[in-house]
Amino acid sequence: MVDFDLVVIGSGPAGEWGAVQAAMAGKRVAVVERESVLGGTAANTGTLPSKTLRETALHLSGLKARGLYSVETTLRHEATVSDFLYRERRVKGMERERIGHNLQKHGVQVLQGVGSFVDAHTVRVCRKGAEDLLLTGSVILVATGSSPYRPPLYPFGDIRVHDSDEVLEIGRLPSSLVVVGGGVIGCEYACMFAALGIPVTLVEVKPEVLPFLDDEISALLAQRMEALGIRLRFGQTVEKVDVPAACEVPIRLTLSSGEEVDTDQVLVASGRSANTSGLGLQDIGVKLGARGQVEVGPSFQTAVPHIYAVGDVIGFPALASTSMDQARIAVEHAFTLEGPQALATVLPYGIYTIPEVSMAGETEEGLRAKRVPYVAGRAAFATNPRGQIIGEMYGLLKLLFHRESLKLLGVHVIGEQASELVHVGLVAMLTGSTARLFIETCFNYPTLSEAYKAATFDALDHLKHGTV
Ligand SMILES: Cc1cc2nc3c(=O)[nH]c(=O)nc-3n(C[C@H](O)[C@H](O)[C@H](O)COP(=O)(O)OP(=O)(O)OC[C@H]3O[C@@H](n4cnc5c(N)ncnc54)[C@H](O)[C@@H]3O)c2cc1C
Ligand SMILES: NC(=O)c1ccc[n+]([C@@H]2O[C@H](COP(=O)([O-])OP(=O)(O)OC[C@H]3O[C@@H](n4cnc5c(N)ncnc54)[C@H](O)[C@@H]3O)[C@@H](O)[C@H]2O)c1
Repeated sequence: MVDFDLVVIGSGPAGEWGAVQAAMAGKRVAVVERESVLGGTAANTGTLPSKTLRETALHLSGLKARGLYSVETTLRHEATVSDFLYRERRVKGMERERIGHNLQKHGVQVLQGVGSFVDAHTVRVCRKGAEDLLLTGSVILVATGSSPYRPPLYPFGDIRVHDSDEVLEIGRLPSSLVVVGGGVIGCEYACMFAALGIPVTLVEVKPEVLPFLDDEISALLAQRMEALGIRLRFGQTVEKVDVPAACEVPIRLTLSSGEEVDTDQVLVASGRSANTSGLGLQDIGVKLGARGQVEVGPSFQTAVPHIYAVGDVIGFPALASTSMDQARIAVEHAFTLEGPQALATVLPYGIYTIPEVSMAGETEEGLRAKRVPYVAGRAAFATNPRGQIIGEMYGLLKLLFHRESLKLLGVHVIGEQASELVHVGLVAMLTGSTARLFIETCFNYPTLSEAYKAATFDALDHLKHGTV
């Protein structure tokens, strides 16, 4: 039996940040990780790999240069799987190393094995080829993340049928691809493969992509996805899947509309499930929700006060960014430290489709539903000098201000650097700033950030003319 102040189960962004935060406060900390590598979904199968593949796809396809220098606009060369995965493997490796160093530097003990609860203070670490270890913790942080949901309709054993983990192990690039699910994962991968020149069909049961976005931005994204060659099939599901034994014979999917789609490969991205099975949480009084996610209170405390849960295992918003912050807050609360005890009041979303999309704060639809008077201001990247230079012809920055106080209520960006640009607006919202901030700020020239000023003037113009 080994005693710790904090035992963390899981080494993804939530686990790493929780462990380091406690260690920095002088606590004795252990991290239990079932995989042979550190970093969870963010480092190994999700965030960083997919973002690296996006850059690779843009590079290999020459897409960024299209229309700029009247050069060849098709794929630079026939991309192979090893071209495609080369950089992804390197970035992944470097991130695992960074996490290992970070934990070591802070004196966190890392134990490889599957963690589960023996009782409310004891975690068993089941190790391959070694005896089980028992760890006790005054506080326990469950940061076990999530895994792709696998609908029973699909034969995942087949090498041509993937979930978002397996797609990173593809043996060859598909000659055509159907992506099932138009959530963030589905849209990001659909864009990546389409950028490589692969015919992609996206099947989504809802009538649009990413309904949490401002409607105008969601519609613009759908347009740009179609322009990339993606065939969008909204309001439909897959009803039948025929996977022939012979790899050269296409897979046939029958959609709810009756349409039959033949495809080389299929990527299923229709949601994720919390990694709670086998942890023994319910036996010690921790409550789980309908989809297996751990139920927590405002400081990420479960029904058992010294057990906290953070990150994907608690469900929405299930982002690497928010998972890290949740862990920080849980540790602050558990050890009554002096740092901030609540998440930021406005959280950003960065979606790495092609083009990139990002938002923070309210959407037009949200403001209308809440009957908040607002005025919108828009700046098209095509009219921004930096946008012209880099050939960004379709990007848009949209700002939503309160119509009376002119406080910034929402920022929406589609186009190059969207997930970076959003931070200007995010910080403005967190500091309660108004339109005045963007008028007074001197932005570098030429930059896309300057679009904040143009969008603000556009909003003021609408106010003057009584339009929205
Ligand atoms: C394709 C994809 C792209 C994404 N892109 C983004 C993005 O661009 N931006 C963003 O913010 N988020 C993104 N996400 C989401 C992000 O990856 C997750 O929100 C984040 O990884 C959650 O962190 P976590 O620490 O809660 O869980 P995870 O990263 O899943 O880590 C959990 C860890 O716990 C371990 N574990 C589980 N059970 C046990 C056990 N019993 N014992 C020991 N160890 C255990 C797992 O092996 C894993 O290492 C993406 C996700 C996917 C799938
Ligand atoms: N850039 C980012 O921040 C980023 C990137 C990727 C993933 N993530 C995180 O990963 C999580 C999971 O992503 P996801 O895309 O798998 O799940 P999701 O729940 O966001 O999206 C799944 C989509 O599949 C659709 N769907 C479900 N069943 C279907 C069916 N039978 N046929 C057709 N469509 C169907 C749903 O309507 C939904 O739009 C998200 O919560 C997200 O936060 C974040």
